Amino acid sequence: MTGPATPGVTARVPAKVNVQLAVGGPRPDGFHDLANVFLAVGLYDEVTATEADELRITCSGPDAAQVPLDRSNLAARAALALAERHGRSAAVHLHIDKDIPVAGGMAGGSADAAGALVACDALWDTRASREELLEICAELGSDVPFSLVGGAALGTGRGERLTPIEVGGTFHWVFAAADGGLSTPAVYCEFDRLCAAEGRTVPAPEASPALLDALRTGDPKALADTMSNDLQPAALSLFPSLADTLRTGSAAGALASLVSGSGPTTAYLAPSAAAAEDIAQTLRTSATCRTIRTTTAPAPGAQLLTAR
Ligand SMILES: C[C@](O)(CO)[C@H](O)COP(=O)(O)OP(=O)(O)OC[C@H]1O[C@@H](n2ccc(N)nc2=O)[C@H](O)[C@@H]1O
Ligand SMILES: Nc1ncnc2c1ncn2[C@@H]1O[C@H](COP(=O)(O)OP(=O)(O)OP(=O)(O)O)[C@@H](O)[C@H]1O
Repeated sequence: MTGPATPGVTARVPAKVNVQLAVGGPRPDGFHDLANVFLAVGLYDEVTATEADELRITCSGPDAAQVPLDRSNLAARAALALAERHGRSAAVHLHIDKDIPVAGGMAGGSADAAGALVACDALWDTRASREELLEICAELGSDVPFSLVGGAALGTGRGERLTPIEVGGTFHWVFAAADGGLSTPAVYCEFDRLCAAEGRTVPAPEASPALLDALRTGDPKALADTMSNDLQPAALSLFPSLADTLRTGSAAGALASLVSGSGPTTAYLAPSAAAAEDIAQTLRTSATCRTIRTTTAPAPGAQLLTAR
């Protein structure tokens, strides 16, 4: 006889934009040291964990066809890592309701990993400490710890060592998902190639004090004046049409336009919610983008929507 179906547990996790991404030279382990100023934005994936006979992943949403449903999925890897540490089976059905563009430089896979951890921890009652969850996150990927904590934070090391940053206001953003994706390692490789080709010595990455001040005071103009992304030239070199999209957003009133992380999503900081809608409308009619979204930041990190 089977008992009543156990209700699932859902976690909601935000996307991110990097308002500063300062990249150092390549490390012996293949990563790059960063001064990575993360800002969580209000586009979310939801991960629902339900008891099952075996580990199973399903996905819905506009980009679902591009998401792997095997054990390479970051959400599956997160569930396996938590189960292994607690000596239990990872038999769980994880459903990902995906709103964050796939391979867009907005940490969508990382969000799903953080969401799966929080949801499985609640479903299995493993009661992992925050420190343990952060440790598993860092093992899964450089962006995953930030997906767990959200808000704003400076990531050092390969981006996994986080210091929270205070944010003194709400920022209005437009995001344009490009038609296609970029591989994160390929963009870092192109960064190295461009630095070598230009004979540039890459300085140790450092967070900009003026940018941190702009976040603290919540001043969009000051943030626009100080934002930077060292991966942008590499992303533009691999995806040249992004330059036109960036120009269109700037001409439509964005205070600043930049590639989000490793791209190819582009991000536009707007002076107000109304200006964000205007920029979005212009991008919709004049640029070749897959989808255009407006939202605000900062957003909270991984959160349970349904308690058991
Ligand atoms: C571009 C960013 O999204 C900015 O936040 C991140 O740096 C990328 O973070 P992520 O997607 O979580 O990346 P990981 O899964 O940790 O690493 C994927 C690959 O990206 C490159 N990588 C990543 C992070 C880093 N600090 N240096 C790197 O060179 C490496 O080739 C690595 O093998
Ligand atoms: N849960 C997942 N969601 C999306 N992609 C996943 C997931 N798990 C694994 N992947 C794989 O990871 C690749 C990168 O996807 P993702 O959406 O995380 O990129 P991204 O947002 O550019 O990452 P980041 O900004 O952290 O560098 C995809 O092409 C896909 O093959």
